[in-house]
Amino acid sequence: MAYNFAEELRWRGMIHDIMPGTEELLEKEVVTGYIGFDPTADSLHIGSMVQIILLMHLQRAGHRPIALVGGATGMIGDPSGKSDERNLLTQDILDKNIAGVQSVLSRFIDFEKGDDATKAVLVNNYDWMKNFSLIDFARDVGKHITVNYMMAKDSVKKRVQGEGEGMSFTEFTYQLFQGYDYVHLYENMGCKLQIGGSDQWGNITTGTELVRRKLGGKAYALTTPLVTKADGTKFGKTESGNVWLDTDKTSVYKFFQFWINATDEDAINWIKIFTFLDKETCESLIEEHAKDPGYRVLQKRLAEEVTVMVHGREAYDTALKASQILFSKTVTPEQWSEFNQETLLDIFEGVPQAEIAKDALKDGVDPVTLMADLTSFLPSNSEVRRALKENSLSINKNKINAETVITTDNLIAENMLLLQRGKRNYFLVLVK
Ligand SMILES: N[C@@H](Cc1ccc(O)cc1)C(=O)O
Repeated sequence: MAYNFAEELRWRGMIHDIMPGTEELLEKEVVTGYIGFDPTADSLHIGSMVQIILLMHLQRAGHRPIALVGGATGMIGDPSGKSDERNLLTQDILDKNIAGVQSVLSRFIDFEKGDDATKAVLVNNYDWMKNFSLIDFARDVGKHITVNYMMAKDSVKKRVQGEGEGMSFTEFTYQLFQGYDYVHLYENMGCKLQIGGSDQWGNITTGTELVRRKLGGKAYALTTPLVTKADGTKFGKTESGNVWLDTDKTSVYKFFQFWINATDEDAINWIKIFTFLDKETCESLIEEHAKDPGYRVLQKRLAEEVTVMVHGREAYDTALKASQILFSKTVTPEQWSEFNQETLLDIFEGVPQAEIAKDALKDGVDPVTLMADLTSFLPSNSEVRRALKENSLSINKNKINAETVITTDNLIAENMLLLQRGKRNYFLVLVK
């Protein structure tokens, strides 16, 4: 075995609950283990990254990972950790989501490579649920579990005793669907371990219970703690919403920013959870960080490791350079040419903007016209002149003077100009 899976997860702080015997099993044999992902959105966000990383650890440790996409369970809706009944997703949306989730998973886990014993497998529970008749399901699955047992689960108890709207029969049955998946994978693929976030313990143990009662078998469970932030706010969210693993939803720059902005406390935990750096490396980084927190060595390494893993080295390099632009005194045209419009809009998010016509630059304009007439960067012509005298105006991070003529040759990312007064006062001109 390449390394001890449970031991590895333990020092990384990634075990919340583990069923007795699981560790021994992992030491004894090559274990097939699975994690399920419901297609509730057309991509996965960084909240799901822990589970993806677990599948990767499982494989690196010499075991066989199964990634399950919940084509069937996605049609039902998991009540775990939810205080309210959710709307059903339409088939169109589900199809789109399933494709999105599968494509994200395939970016991290190679379902083609490896010897048969440890080759990763991608399955969709719709394949074995679609022809299950209601009568068969009631007889073959429902009969093995009492309603009393199902009611005792947190996900159900809260909704039945709570003040809310109660719970539909649909969501109540969810644990049987997930439980049956485990039975199916146990029987057909020799799967003996299910992993999930801590909110999945109830569903997973319904599965191990079904395996026991229906097949007389022994199946195991392991859950991970929910990733938290030291300040109590929800992990994985920024003001602009979820941090997704797809660039069309969250740009590489914003993704990088999320990690680089981690607090010291969070970075200490996250470096162990979200990177594959070994124990010694993590510990020495934490030590180095403690000596000079201002240098943010932990955040820098965390952002590098995670961004490279998710988006590749090249995209990371660009994001890093982009994040340095705000702090650089001058930026050459060659340097600007590395960034596209999207990245520049990300870097300068929140900076006031104006649109001007390309024609206006055809014969060149002087700073006063550009900054006070064509745009409202500065309030008046005299203000522009005063700023010019102070030598505090720049365009694209290069100082200008009263004689400067601005033409279309000055455009960066094809249609932008970055106006600046002093250090921090920016204005973005979009030339159409
Ligand atoms: N219920 C899990 C997803 C899942 C679906 C089917 C399974 O068999 C296992 C897990 C979740 O919401 O995260």
